[in-house]
Amino acid sequence: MHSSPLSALSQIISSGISTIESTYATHGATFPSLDEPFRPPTFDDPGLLHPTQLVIAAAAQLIASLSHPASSILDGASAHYITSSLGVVADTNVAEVLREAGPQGLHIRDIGERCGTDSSKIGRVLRFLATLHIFREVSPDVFANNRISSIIDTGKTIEDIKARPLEKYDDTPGISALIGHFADEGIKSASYVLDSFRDTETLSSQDPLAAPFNRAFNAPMHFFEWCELPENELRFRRFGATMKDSISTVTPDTALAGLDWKSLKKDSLVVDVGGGIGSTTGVFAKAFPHLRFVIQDRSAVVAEGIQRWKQEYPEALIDNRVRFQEHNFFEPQPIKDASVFFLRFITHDWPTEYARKILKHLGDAALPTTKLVIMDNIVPYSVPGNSGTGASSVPYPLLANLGRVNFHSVRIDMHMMALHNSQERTVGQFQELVEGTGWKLESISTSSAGTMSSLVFAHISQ
Ligand SMILES: C[S@@+](CC[C@H](N)C(=O)[O-])C[C@H]1O[C@@H](n2cnc3c(N)ncnc32)[C@H](O)[C@@H]1O
Repeated sequence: MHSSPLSALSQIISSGISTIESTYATHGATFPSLDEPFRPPTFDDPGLLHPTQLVIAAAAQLIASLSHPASSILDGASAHYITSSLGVVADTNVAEVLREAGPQGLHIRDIGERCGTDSSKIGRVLRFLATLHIFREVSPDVFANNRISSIIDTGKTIEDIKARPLEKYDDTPGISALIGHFADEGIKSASYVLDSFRDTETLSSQDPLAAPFNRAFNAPMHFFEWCELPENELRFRRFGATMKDSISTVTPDTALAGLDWKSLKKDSLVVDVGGGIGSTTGVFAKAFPHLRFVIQDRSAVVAEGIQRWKQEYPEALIDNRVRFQEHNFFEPQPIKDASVFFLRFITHDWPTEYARKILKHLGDAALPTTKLVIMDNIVPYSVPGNSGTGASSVPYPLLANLGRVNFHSVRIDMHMMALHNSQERTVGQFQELVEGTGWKLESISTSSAGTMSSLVFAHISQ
């Protein structure tokens, strides 16, 4: 017999908090304050992850339970103001200015002056965000960075950003680039999702050029092609940088656990298909020096990738252990001796019919021993007791997908709909996707921290 949902949620929260605080105490640390800028933790204790996730899921469910439904629904319906406000502070470099100001913060008059914007309006934007715990209002009209807002900071000086605005996101962790992308291409495309639903021509379309993005920007081309137009140089560079943010998902318990990379023979060839500027290959090449890599992408991305690698990891290019190759993945795959075809965030960019074409070309070029590794978000069901991912069960009355904790996969699913008319997939949808392409699902490993997964497929010999 369960206690009431409210009591059950409150028990999950209090027992989780007590575990979290005692774990910190064991490491001689205290839990970081929301008022302080973010600093990487001084210790790594895997025992913290599960209680933290349960507390977050329970706290979000408690807020949903206790709030008046009108208040909850208006929070959702007006969420575009959060996106646009974050876009403004990222674009005007407020987090960088506040880092330089330190914990005492800065008056909106000075923020306006340093950021080259209107003091009164930026003050209202900052108060709106501070009310959501993003930034801290230290005294009336004086704002400082807190744990959340400090993440927007690129780490660059204002002078540096102003001198080279197109390079603002180069060599940054990528989160500020992602904010810029959501607050520009993301929100503009999202505002046309309703139109795409209403139009019978686009409602059930599988056409990648029939996305809300195409309406929003009046662009008769795919997002990736559009990014390469000369007037979109900042967007092109910014999108490349967003891929770096997600690199933290390439950890031993995701990509690396999916396949026994170490046991691949010396000089085995890994092809990073649609590998972008090589963010993932960068991690693999360092972890597995016995392997060779080819990063395939569109020509403009390949040129950008070579530039970056020349600066960051030139020895790998000089040895020819890593090389870039211009290749359109809708054409037959030129590499016929790959040990692994690796695709991160590729299948989610394309409607099923198109994603199948990509996989079929890889199937046609594979050896009997070649593996296909797809790294992507797997969408978990929100049904209590059944996430559909095989993840372990969660306590009553939490949602099987832990609600807020795994929000990212469904958020990116919406983003894929808006940008590319494509989608994230459930496990069942991945199985359907590979049918007839020459691959069969062998294993799935999902990161303990979320729904980012590596799906390993074996080649079906004809
Ligand atoms: C979401 S990004 C992922 C990049 C990389 N896999 C990563 O995880 O960092 C998708 C990539 O697909 C590339 N792409 C799009 N269309 C392509 C095509 N027809 N052939 C090859 N690459 C393509 C884009 O240029 C972009 O780099």
